[in-house]
Amino acid sequence: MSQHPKWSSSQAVPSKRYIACPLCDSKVLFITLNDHLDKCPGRKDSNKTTTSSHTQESKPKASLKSLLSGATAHPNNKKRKPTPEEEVIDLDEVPTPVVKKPTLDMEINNLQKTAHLPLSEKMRPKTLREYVGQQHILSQENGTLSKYIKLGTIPSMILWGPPGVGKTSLARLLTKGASADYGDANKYWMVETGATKANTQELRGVFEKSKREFQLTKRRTVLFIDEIHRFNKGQQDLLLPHLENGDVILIGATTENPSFQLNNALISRCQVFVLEKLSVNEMCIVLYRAVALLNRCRKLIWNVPENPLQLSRDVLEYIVDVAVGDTRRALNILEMIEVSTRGRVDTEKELTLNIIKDIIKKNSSSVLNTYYDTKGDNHYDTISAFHKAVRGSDANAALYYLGRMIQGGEDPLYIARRMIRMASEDIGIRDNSLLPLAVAAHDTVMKLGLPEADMALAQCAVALARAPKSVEVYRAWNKVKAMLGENKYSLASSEIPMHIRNAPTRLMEELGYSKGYKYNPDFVDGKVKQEYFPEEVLKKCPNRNELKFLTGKHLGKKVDPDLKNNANI
Ligand SMILES: Nc1ncnc2c1ncn2[C@@H]1O[C@H](COP(=O)(O)OP(=O)(O)OP(=O)(O)O)[C@@H](O)[C@H]1O
Ligand SMILES: [Zn+2]
Repeated sequence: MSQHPKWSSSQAVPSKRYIACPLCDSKVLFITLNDHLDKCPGRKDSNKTTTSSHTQESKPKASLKSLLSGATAHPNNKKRKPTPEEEVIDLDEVPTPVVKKPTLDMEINNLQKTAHLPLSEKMRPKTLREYVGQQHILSQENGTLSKYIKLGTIPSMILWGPPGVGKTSLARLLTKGASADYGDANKYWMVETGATKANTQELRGVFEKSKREFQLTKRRTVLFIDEIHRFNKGQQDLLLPHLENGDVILIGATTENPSFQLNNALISRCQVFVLEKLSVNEMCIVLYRAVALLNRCRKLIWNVPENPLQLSRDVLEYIVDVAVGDTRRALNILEMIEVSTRGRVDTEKELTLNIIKDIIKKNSSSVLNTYYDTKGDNHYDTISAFHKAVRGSDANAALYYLGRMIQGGEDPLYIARRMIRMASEDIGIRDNSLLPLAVAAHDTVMKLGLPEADMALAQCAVALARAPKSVEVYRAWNKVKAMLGENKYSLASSEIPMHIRNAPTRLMEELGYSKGYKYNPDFVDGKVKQEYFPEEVLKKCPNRNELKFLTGKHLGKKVDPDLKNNANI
């Protein structure tokens, strides 16, 4: 996880640009335009076109967007009231600040200032243009997020994606982008924290501060919470009222499926955006840029100008491979390669794939570990695949997934607990010995731990996979629960029949408890005619079969057409 300073506001770069005030035409520093407008001499005789929004409570100052579009984009429209469409800013027509080309001194200075940071920090995208990938939410045509940015607003949201896809970076860019790039400078400011750090007191502090901030500067607070899935219920509840009344805008980052980890009330107040792993190509783009930066450093501050880093596409793809989709990890590997080759004097300039493989092998055994995130989705996906392999009686696949989980550092007790569940859910009464076997495997893990207990897990997994399957009880049980849940035929509320109630006291006996009960063991083969369901249920239930939860069938009746096609294989 990225390291964030405890409470740091993301620094929106103030634009040093001057623009002409749309009311009085005097030159005003872009970022002070709002303040100027409050005092602007042109305000009294201003036409309604540009200052109509002054009167709105929610926008006490002229909307910079409508001002800009009125003043610069539609010079001919000055006399008439702009249509609502015109008030929405057109990105292409916003004058972008003229960025002066940095001088060499400035560049050296900048490189030195950030020299202590890890490469991944140095490479953190500073504008949305530098942000790679996630076109499904960021594309100009139909990306939902880019639409918000164009409107200059940020909804409360959850960013869900694997580590290192750029959740933190995106949150910062959104805050910056929605305020600085396209209109009102400093419309938002961001407070960053992590779920493990933010206790109740600190959160309260943020809410207080955000209120004050809004009163004083009209800036809205974006509260970024990393690893929001670690928030407990109390913390989550604390957020709700403040999201509702707009005190703060929440951007939560999570590597885990929010629907499992966050409560519904919170999710329903947020938009959930899924960030996808960067493609190989996208990762290579990030790496190319990083190589370029490293070479500038070699040339300008590390004094190895004659030795630029040269990596072929093959090498970059290899790095991407090893980093399995985590951009930060890829950049760390690249940094390690850079460090270990900086002083290299060699006739061969280009680092071949074999050299790179060697460097990675020597420098870090950990980067070569299988990619398995015991906290993230991977964990759910793999255990689910494992369960399905067992259910499908594919013992080999079951072993494979088991191995992958254990090698990836999954908690063996978690696996054992899941196998106990499988024993009753999937094998059920078809082989009652598997439930105790699974419990025994769990016990073994408790007693021996890993690695010694791994065989017990493997043995149990194979036994479960090979066992005959039955879901008769599983289905029946679900049906009972569902019918009780609906109180169908008064199943949940009906009176328990008197004859099968217990009568521990004389009074109860006199009241009729247990009256007429036939004690089965007194009868031949224990057989008697006796009703066990409540009377009310029997009256309401039109068909006695409805109460036959158990079908007597272990499995379903469907035939997989693919089976026939594959019969000869
Ligand atoms: N889409 C991207 N475009 C460019 N660089 C990226 C992108 N995603 C990640 N990076 C690089 O990876 C680094 C880590 O990204 P970031 O911290 O935003 O990821 P994250 O999803 O928040 O990860 P984590 O959950 O591990 O904190 C960034 O500093 C940046 O250098
Ligand atoms: Zn003015």
